[in-house]
Amino acid sequence: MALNGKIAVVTGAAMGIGKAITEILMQNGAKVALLDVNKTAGDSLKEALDKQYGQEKTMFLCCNVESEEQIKAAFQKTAETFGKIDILCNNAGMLNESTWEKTISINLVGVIRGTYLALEHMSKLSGGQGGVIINTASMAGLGPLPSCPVYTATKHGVVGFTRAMAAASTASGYGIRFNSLCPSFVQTDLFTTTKSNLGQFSNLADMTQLIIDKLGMLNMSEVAESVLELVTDETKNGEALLVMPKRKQYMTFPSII
Ligand SMILES: NC(=O)c1ccc[n+]([C@@H]2O[C@H](COP(=O)([O-])OP(=O)(O)OC[C@H]3O[C@@H](n4cnc5c(N)ncnc54)[C@H](O)[C@@H]3O)[C@@H](O)[C@H]2O)c1
Ligand SMILES: CC/C=C\C[C@H](O)/C=C/C=C\C=C\C=C\[C@@H](O)[C@@H](O)C/C=C\CCC(=O)O
Repeated sequence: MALNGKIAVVTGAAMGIGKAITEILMQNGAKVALLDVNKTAGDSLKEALDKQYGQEKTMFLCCNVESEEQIKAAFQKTAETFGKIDILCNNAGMLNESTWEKTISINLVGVIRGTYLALEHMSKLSGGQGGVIINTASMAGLGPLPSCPVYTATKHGVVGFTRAMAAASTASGYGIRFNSLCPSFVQTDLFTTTKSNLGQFSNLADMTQLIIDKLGMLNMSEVAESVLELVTDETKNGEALLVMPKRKQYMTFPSII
């Protein structure tokens, strides 16, 4: 899928991995609707992108993925302004084992909500043109991080949901590809605040540091390049792409029937 003329929606677009996703999609010709709960960061990024690409290439919509009403309105505004939605990156996320219900609400429920609302605009069964949905999971969606079991659960849920939606899409004819992005550690605000967000598991901070020391840190461009691959390679559907420093791997899963 070449990206010239394509319309993308990125949640959690204002900072970190979402900002990197936004930038690589724009570098490759897409227009992007930036959705983020952080208005200050969103406005600031929009201003910077306007200078680099022109005002007509992006729109920033302040939006909380926990709100059905706000996501629905943001998708509607995007479709009205840009004419369609071809690409959705459900990227917004947080990590806080103390406020674990909120972590579930954003990381998993928010991904499900965004996916279902996007179907109304993207699915060929509802008059859409199809496209691709990339859900940001994590390496913690493929194996447990003992210091953050709820975060781990949300990311395992994102991987499972995405694989199931890929199969549903193929079986039903949505015309939409679904893939999970599973990065290891990336230097972002989420990563920086992790150690203060482990709650009852803060005693495992040192163990987590051992894992970080073992795996190393990804740079943002490696993550963004992997997203571009999942978006543009039309053979990719139902994939979970593990991205680690200096290597990446499409995961295989045991068939259980
Ligand atoms: N940083 C890592 O090590 C790492 C590794 C693997 C996966 N991830 C995942 O990548 C995604 C992005 O994380 P990041 O590291 O870039 O974090 P980040 O904190 O730098 O950026 C997250 C962005 O999402 C926004 N956001 C948070 N809650 C929101 C909500 N309810 N509605 C809308 N926007 C919201 C924030 O304002 C922020 O702009 C998350 O899903 C995270 O779990 C991060
Ligand atoms: C602390 C969480 C910070 C950021 C969360 C973000 O999503 C990044 C996750 C990055 C890596 C996750 C790694 C998960 C690894 C598991 O598969 C498991 O292998 C870790 C358990 C033990 C590893 C220790 C060892 O193998 O020696």
